[in-house]
Amino acid sequence: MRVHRVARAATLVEARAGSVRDFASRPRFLCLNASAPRLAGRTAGRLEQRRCFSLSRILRSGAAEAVLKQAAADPSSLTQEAIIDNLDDAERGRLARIRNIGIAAHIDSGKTTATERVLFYTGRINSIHEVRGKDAVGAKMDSMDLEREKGITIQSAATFCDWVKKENGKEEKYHINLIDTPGHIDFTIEVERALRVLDGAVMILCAVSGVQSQTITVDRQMRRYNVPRISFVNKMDRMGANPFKAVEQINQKLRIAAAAIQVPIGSEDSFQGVVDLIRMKAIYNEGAKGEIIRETDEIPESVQKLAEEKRKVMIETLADVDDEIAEIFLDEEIPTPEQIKAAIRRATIALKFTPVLMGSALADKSVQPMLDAVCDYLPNPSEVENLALDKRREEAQVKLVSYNSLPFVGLAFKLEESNFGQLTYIRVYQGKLKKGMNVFNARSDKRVKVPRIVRMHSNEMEEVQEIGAGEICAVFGIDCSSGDTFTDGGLPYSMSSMFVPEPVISLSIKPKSSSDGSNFSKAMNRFQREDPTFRVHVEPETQETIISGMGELHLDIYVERMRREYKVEVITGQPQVAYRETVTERVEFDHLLKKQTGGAGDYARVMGWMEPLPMGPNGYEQSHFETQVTGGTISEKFLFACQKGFLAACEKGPLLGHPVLGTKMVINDGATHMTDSSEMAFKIATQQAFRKAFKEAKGVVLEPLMKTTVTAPNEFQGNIVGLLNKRNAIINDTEIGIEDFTITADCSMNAMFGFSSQLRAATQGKGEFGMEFSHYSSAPGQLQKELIAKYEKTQADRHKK
Ligand SMILES: Nc1nc2c(ncn2[C@@H]2O[C@H](COP(=O)(O)OP(=O)(O)OP(=O)(O)O)[C@@H](O)[C@H]2O)c(=O)[nH]1
Repeated sequence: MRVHRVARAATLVEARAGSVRDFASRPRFLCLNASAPRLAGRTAGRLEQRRCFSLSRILRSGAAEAVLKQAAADPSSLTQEAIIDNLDDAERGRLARIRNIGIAAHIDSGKTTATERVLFYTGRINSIHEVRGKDAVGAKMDSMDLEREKGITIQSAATFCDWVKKENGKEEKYHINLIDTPGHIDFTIEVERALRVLDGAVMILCAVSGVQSQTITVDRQMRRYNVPRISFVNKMDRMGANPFKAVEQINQKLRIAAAAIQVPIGSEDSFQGVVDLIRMKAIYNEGAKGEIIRETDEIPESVQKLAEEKRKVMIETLADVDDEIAEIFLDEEIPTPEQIKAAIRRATIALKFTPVLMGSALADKSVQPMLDAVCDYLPNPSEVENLALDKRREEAQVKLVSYNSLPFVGLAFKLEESNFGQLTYIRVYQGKLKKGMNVFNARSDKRVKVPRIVRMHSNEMEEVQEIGAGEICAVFGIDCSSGDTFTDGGLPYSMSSMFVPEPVISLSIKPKSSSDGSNFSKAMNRFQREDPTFRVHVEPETQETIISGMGELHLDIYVERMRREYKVEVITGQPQVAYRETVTERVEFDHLLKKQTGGAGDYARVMGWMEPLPMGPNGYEQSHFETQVTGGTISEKFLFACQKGFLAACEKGPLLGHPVLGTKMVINDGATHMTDSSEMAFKIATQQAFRKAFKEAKGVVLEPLMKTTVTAPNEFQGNIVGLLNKRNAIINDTEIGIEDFTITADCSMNAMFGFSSQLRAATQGKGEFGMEFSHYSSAPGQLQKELIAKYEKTQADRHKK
């Protein structure tokens, strides 16, 4: 009977694959039925009724794995919704209790301090150590010496814990994979890659400062990857703490509906706990480290009115984003706690709302309710849409389903060098990853064996035999790049990688002593592999090593790590802006390279045109080479050499020697000599044609423009506007709050050197700013002239020597 069912299931899947392709455009309706074409004319409602009927029987019959494997061969035959609807109870239960979350926020908001509490309350660590604490141990997640010394997070750190949520006398255990990310913009790639693979996030805000410049950046990143978030207003013990200001700012500045789901009991020094507005219960922390939670129905009189008022606001805000609550609200009824919780969950996962909780990590208050909220309101892996591209189907998008029985698909999102070799962090999107298993790298098509799998706990690791779908782990002994997709070899899937911003600043670097050369190269190789925003190249003429990155702090940290971890002292040059070059007009070219004076000569003629490429979604695209030669005037081999010449020319633009972006070169004709033509001749001819055409096509210097956000108390607004005007910044927006204001502007990177010290001076140290690469734009004419003149002079001096 069972064999029969499996066979039937397989036929059904095949039938659908063959004849129901037109149904693929309606992925919500699953139709595992050979008579599907007949059904095409029926109404959606009737299809919905039939939906999954055969599948659910098959899945429950124990033939699920066979069906799912078949389905995996043809993903259009099963939809994510259908598989999830039909998961067996054990699998559904497992997924429902997994949370992959990140903690992201502005610098110094308390991410690491809060994570330390989370680890302590979940039993992962036995004692709490503070960031820059007196015991000199440092927080668990800041494992690097440099992090502990500076009190900042530089690398994101992954850990996991189990949280037992208690509600109405019932206990439920959740498995949480957690990534603590750095706050500083220079390490933004760490946030970027964490958010790429996480299902939800906790956005921490400071109760005094509210939404800060980096909160805005983190918000943008969360939107980029559609990451739902809960918000936690930390530092409620600080003087001037005002969680409602933070709530208002989330609504106004981040433009996402937000409402407090708690109100504080007491404030500043006398902050004691919170009132849960959903269940109307007061929550206090007791015990030496706040480990005991005491809940009571007795809400202190002093906060009773506030709690009622804010509960109303919470319901009203929810009514704006959730239809069910809207209906209850319009009927002038009061939703039950269960209805409110369900609505918060729906709206949060739909990215329409963020519930705001509050507490003080340092004072050990109200962190546990935040953990409950992670379980209650952030999605489990099966509630998040994760897509891959199917190479068989012209890169059509397919949904991945966190089901253990499906073939394995995972994404390597972070690489780290460890004492035991390269450690690759992998998010398993579907299927299981097992020790000893062979996996395929979708980019390189190479097969590798997985020798060791570990779960990371900051810098410690715990060996495991296998990792289930929807989880995060790290593996040893896999050679790959950040962003590579791995599969079990059966599925030609690849996942889109994360957004890697262009470096904006560079400096020359060399070891002080030549005997350190080998360690210097080792360090450079490692840093480059680990961090896609850190780039290294050698200037061919000067043989200088140039490093580029996201900001001065970013490069400083690598210089410091070189000294500490590789014992290499280095000499660095002045930081330089990472300029780019491009053309602005279309020009045609006809270039002949001819040297035929005795002996073997050189001959190559290339003809075609050069033109600006249209702008892409992120601005200037990478330059592009095309051949449209007909009639074989230039052979394939020589055209390949032309392409090489083009790429070499793009690496080193004619104006400043910086890379060329947004330029297309087309070769459509030319000529070859029987004996004197060579690959080298065509390569050089293309380079020469490129340089000539580039000037005629009105080549320009591009400079990086930075999205800059400055926040300071209102009294300094005039000073800041003055400072920004002096730097020719384009002010896009000014928001004036009760106490402070935020200006968003586009500034050139060049004009922003030294801005931090001037800002400090102009605001008595109270102003702060964040800067993020926005796009490249033509540099002002005068600056271009100066830069080109300087470059030409150094080139001329070099030739004289
Ligand atoms: N008063 C008060 N101080 C806090 C609280 N939480 C954290 N801090 C302090 O704020 C400072 C920054 O805390 P961290 O936990 O390092 O902040 P972070 O957000 O991880 O910092 P980065 O990763 O460097 O961006 C430390 O000195 C903490 O002791 C809190 O609830 N109340």
